[in-house]
Amino acid sequence: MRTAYGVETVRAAERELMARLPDGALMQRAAAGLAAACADLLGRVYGSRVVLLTGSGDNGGDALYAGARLARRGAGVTAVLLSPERAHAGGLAALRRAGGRSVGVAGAEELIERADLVVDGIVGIGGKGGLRPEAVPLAEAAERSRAAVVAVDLPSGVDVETGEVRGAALRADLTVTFGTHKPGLLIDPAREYAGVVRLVDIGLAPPADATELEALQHADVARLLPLPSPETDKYRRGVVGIAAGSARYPGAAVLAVAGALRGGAGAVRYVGPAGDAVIARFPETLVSDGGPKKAGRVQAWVVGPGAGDDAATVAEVLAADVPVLLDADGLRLAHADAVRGRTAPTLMTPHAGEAAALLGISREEVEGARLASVRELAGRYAATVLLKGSTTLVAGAGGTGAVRVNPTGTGWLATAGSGDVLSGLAGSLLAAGLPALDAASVAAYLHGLSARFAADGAPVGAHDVAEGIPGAWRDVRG
Ligand SMILES: NC(=O)C1=CN([C@@H]2O[C@H](COP(=O)(O)OP(=O)(O)OC[C@H]3O[C@@H](n4cnc5c(N)ncnc54)[C@H](OP(=O)(O)O)[C@@H]3O)[C@@H](O)[C@H]2O)[C@@H](O)CC1
Ligand SMILES: Nc1ncnc2c1ncn2[C@@H]1O[C@H](COP(=O)(O)OP(=O)(O)O)[C@@H](O)[C@H]1O
Repeated sequence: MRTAYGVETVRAAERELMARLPDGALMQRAAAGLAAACADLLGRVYGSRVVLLTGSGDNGGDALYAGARLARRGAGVTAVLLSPERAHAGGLAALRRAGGRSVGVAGAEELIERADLVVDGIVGIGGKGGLRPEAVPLAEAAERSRAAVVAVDLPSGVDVETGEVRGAALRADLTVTFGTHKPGLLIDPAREYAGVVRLVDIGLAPPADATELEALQHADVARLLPLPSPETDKYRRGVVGIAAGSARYPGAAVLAVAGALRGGAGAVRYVGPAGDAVIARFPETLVSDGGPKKAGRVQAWVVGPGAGDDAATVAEVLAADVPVLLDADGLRLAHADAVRGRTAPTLMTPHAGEAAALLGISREEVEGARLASVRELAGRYAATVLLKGSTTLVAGAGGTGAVRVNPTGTGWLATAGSGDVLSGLAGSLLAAGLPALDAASVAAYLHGLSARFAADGAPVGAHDVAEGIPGAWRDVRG
């Protein structure tokens, strides 16, 4: 499991470690890791032109000590000091001893444009607000420049705790972060500013119960996948009910069933007006004519994809005492009290637009503040919430615990109907007995992986994503 921690937790772990180490040792570990990453990126250090954008805190100190290491290997290193009188004294002295020089911001843009490497040490976890005005032209010059940009700990200007970006921020090709990931490095829009993230181990050990974000890895998903035991039967594996599709959108039903069939449940029941389309494509589906109550036993329901205005079906499903996944029209038609009053788990899977409608804010606000939005929804509805989009997040019911961030997402998923596939897949995992947080995060993981494999660099449709799911399972199981 990859984990990320908030600033207070990181600082507490840092204090604890520093108390056991000689003065400055931690910064030296950080600077050594940073210099090694810069050297890798440069290829040839000797003769290269390196510019350090240096703020007034320890983040600038890291940049200066790393610059000293590069200068000792023959790089021409210039530190641009944003607050010359408050620059890290030890770091600046080390840089000068190694043959580096320092300048103020006047003329810095030209230096940046001619550099091979720009190191962003303006602010790290101590940054407040976005970039200050004097740093904005430097960020713009770095973007214009052909230099590689390496951010120290995190790109300056992004909100380390939330991934929000308000105003200008440095855009990095590589972020070298110390001790642990931070939430902002894993959540868009900040994640995009970070580029590739490289974690340098400096010996920090934050407590597990303070985890802010978790990202499942292959091994975690492999442990959670529901596998059939030798004595299993289709009912023990779980039966998932799909109430989806309409005369207008029969395809949503077909795609949700497609996802469900690949999710590990023993059987898929379908209720709704698209039975003929479903059976034509997937003859193994158990199609029933009545509503959800008459469909026979199910261990989890999926309701909503392409369902139109059928509020009665949504209410009927919500009254069932089994896990329920609410998606698309189901989110719009569900009564908030009916969701909150449920005793069995509820999983809601909105995209940003649907989340915005539920929260009464704009889509842009949700996209700019994904972490706060997913926690808020999970709190308001007492439900597990999977917020879809460029960074898919899953918050457990109540919204207070660690939020799961999906690491396999890809822009190729942004294609009509792929959300329907996800809902069926997650519903199937619920029916197989996974807790809602695991069902949602495993589904998002397999869904993203499947899209990556199916796309392989070229566009795909939602049905390709569904068909790629078995390949994603096999890859995860190794
Ligand atoms: N934690 C760890 O494990 C380790 C941490 N290490 C490193 O230390 C970093 C944290 O250092 P830090 O605490 O000194 O804070 P930092 O990010 O340099 O910024 C604070 C300074 O910036 C200023 N400032 C504030 N906002 C600003 C803005 N928007 N724009 C411009 N300036 C702004 C503010 O001054 P102000 O002007 O507000 O008085 C203050 O002086 C961390 O990210 C990592 O790189 C490693 O060396 C070792 C292991
Ligand atoms: N930029 C993106 N990067 C990664 N995944 C994305 C992106 N945009 C959309 N997705 C994913 O694509 C799927 C789209 O779902 P949804 O919006 O419900 O579409 P539909 O209703 O057409 O099925 C979701 O799984 C979402 O997370």
